[in-house]
Order: sequence, then C-alpha cells, then structure tokens
Amino acid sequence: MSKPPLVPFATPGIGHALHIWQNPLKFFSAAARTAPLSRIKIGWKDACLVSNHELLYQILVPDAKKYDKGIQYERARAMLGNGVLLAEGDFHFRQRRLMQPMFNKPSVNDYINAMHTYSTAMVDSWADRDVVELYPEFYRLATQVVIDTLFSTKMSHQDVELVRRQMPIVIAGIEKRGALPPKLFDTIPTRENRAFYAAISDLRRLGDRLVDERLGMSRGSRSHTDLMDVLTETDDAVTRRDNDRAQILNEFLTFLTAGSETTPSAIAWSCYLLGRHPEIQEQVRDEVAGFDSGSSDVTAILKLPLLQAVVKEALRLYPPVWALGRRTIQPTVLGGYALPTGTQVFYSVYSVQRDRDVYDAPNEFRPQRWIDDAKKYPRTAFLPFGAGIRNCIGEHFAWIEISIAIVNILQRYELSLQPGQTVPPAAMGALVPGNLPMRLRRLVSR
Ligand code: HEM
Repeated sequence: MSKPPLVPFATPGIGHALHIWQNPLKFFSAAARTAPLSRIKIGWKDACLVSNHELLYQILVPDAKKYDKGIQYERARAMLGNGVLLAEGDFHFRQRRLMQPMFNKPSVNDYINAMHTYSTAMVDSWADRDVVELYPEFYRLATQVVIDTLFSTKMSHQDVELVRRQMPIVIAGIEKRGALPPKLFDTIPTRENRAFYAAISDLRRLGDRLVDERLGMSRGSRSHTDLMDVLTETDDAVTRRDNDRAQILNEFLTFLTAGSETTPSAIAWSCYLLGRHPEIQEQVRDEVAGFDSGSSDVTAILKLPLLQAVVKEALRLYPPVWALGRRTIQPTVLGGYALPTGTQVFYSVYSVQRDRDVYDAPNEFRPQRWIDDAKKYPRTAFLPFGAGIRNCIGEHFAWIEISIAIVNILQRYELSLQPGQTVPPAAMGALVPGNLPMRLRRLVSR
C-alpha cells in the first residue's frame, strides 16, 4: 500500500507547519479537497489528515483502541496534567466511570437552577445597552456555570476575568504547538512562549486556590452532591489513591477548560445565525414564548424542535471543537492505507460537517433540515461532541446550558447585526466569532 496523497505546498524543512500556524481553518479546509485521507508534513515528519466522516467515525468508534490522543493533547499536559480529557487506558476508564453519573440526566437536573440564575442575571445586565459584545458575556456565563455546578464554588468577578484573559492564550498556544515540530518552538524564549507559560501558571494557581476553598466547605453549604464529592468520597481504594490532591487539581482544570472554551462559542454562533435570519429568530421566539427555563423539568427544552434544530445547525456549521487528532499505537489500516505505529492523524470536524457529498447547501444555515430531513444525514457526519469511548462527557450538560441561555435571550430581546456585518470564524483553539457586537432591542413582555 502506498502513502496517502501529499497536500500541496509543503515547505522544505517545516512542511505545512507555517500554513497551519497562520490559518489552520483555511489550511484544513483547502487540504480536505486533496483526498478523504491525505498526508501533511509537520517539519520532516508525515502526518495524516482525515476529511471524510466515515473514516473519522472509524477512528473514534470501532478502531478507538488502536489510537491514543496524540500530539495536540500532549501539549495540553502542562495545563491539564492527567485529567480525564488526557488520561489513557484503564486510568481513563476508571475516572470516566467515576464521573459519568454527574453528567447523567438526574444530576444535570440539579444544575438547572444555577444555569438559569446566571443566564437570567446576564440578560438582565443588558437592559440599558443597545449593543452588546456577546462572546465575552457567554464566556463569563459558561465559566461561572461549570464551576458552580460541578464544584459548588461561586467565582469572583476577578477570577472569572483571569480565566477569560488567560485561558484563550493557553488554548491557542496548545493548538499551535500541536502543529509544530516537537520541542523546536518551546526552546525559543519568544514573548508568545513567555505569555503561554505565564497563563498556565496563573490558571493553575487559581485552580489550586479554588480547590482549597472548595475542600474547606462544609457539606451543608452545598445544594447537591457535586463532582468534588465524587472524586474525594469514593470507597474504592484504587480510585481513592488515583484521586490525590494533584489529580483533583488536574480534574478541576480539565472541567474549567472544557466547560469555558466550548459552550460560549455554541451560544454565540447560534445568536449570530439568528441575528442574520430574523424570520427564523421570530419563529424560535414564538416557540419558546412562555417556556419556564428555571423549572425543574427543563429537559422539556430539548423537545422544542426549532430551538434544537437551530443549535444543531450552529454546531454543524461552527463546531466549537473544530479540529482534533489521534495517534496510532499499533499498525493500523485506514482508508486502504497502512499507518505505522506512531502516525499522527489530524481531523477537521469543520470540514466533515460541511461535506457537500453529505449535506445539500452545506455552507447555508438551514435548521429546518434537522426537522424535515434528519434521517437523511448519517450520524457519522455530525460529530461536534466526538463519538465512542472518548466522546464529550458534558454533552447533555451543554445542550441544556446552551438552550437555557438562548431561551432567556429570545424571551427578552430581538437580536440583530449591523447592516452588512459578517463574522468570520477564528480558530483560536475553539472556533470562536472574533468580534460579535449584537444590537439588542428590548421586547415588551408577550
Ligand atoms: C458545545 C459544547 C461542547 C462541545 C462542542 C464539546 C466537545 C467535546 C469533544 C469533541 C470532546 C471529545 C474530544 C476527543 O475526542 O478527543 C469532548 C470531550 C470532553 N468534554 Fe466536551 N464539549 C462541550 C461541552 C463540555 C462541557 C460543558 C463539559 C463539562 C461540563 C465538557 C467536558 C468534557 C470532558 C471532560 C471531555 C473528555 C471526556 C473523555 O475523554 O472521557 N464538555 N468535548
């Protein structure tokens, strides 16, 4: 078996690293046109790029055990240690099994009050403003929600701002380092490198303090069993040994990162698309009129068809976790090519979810497709939360959080963009709208 076709424009010595560094989204989207499985060069080393949904699904589900998480994730260890996102093998399995109940429906019901309260406070704070820069608002919301619900800790304004300032530096740094020849970049004392390591130190220090504060709380001060209880109170000796103080900090930082870097993007893109499509916005507003997003049975929110279709279509067009990777840990065959052990495989969920062989009008916002034609689309072609044993543990949490926020917004405001305003996606780790000033018109209650 020969090698997969090489994506054009590799530069001798650095390969495609510069293209990826400069504009990863553009590079991955252009490279997707080379072949469903193509080859790129990171420095002098070959890596693969998967742009086809069936091959991606094969990696994530049936062949999952043939891969580890690979180079991008290795770069994240300085921040997240061996938290559940990066853990491998039996250790991952034990941590995931321990935590899973906190993300099942009954537990997520315990988080609804906090999700509703923070998102109501957010929309109330916009009352006197005509234009709001939305993304930072959603970032604060998601950060407070994830730490309050899972660790019963109310973050101060300063702490939230520190996360908002430093976390994107860390995430973008990890992403870029994943596409560079190992170690080369880290050894040069650039301003960017110093900022990256300073941001990691700040966030780990913050996490350390918040973990101490949480561990010092009395049981009676919490409204529900939280993730920290689960990590610290297990009867199982092996799991207790696994979750020493250092590992608890790793898990805290893992959830801080995973919770704050993803849902803001999904809420923001949903609002952007509704701002661009006022007629759909009006239909969703009619659907959510009178819905009580603070009620304890808020799972009914997941049955509001148009709202869910809008969020799904936003996640298809702008998947927050838009590109990821894996690495083979044994000789593996993929797409008819033999991949030796240690082959790095990148994949672009963004390209897969805009594949014109799967989706008609793939670049258009058509939420109705998920109502009229949902069965037409293979589930392997919609993977914003990943799939298989490493899928997103927070998927249900995220759907509820995103839906509550959008309901609260649409019940109070009409959203519109400035005339002619378009917002190109920026791949800053997560796929985020760079600037998203949105005009708000306060609605009289209906
Ligand atoms: C729209 C929101 C979200 C998106 C698009 C998203 C996406 C993803 C994806 C694609 C993965 C799999 C990564 C891989 O295969 O390598 C993942 C894993 C994970 N997510 Fe999310 N996520 C979201 C929200 C959340 C939230 C709110 C939390 C926590 C409350 C969370 C916690 C995690 C954790 C801990 C993992 C690692 C799971 C494991 O490896 O067992 N995510 N997420």
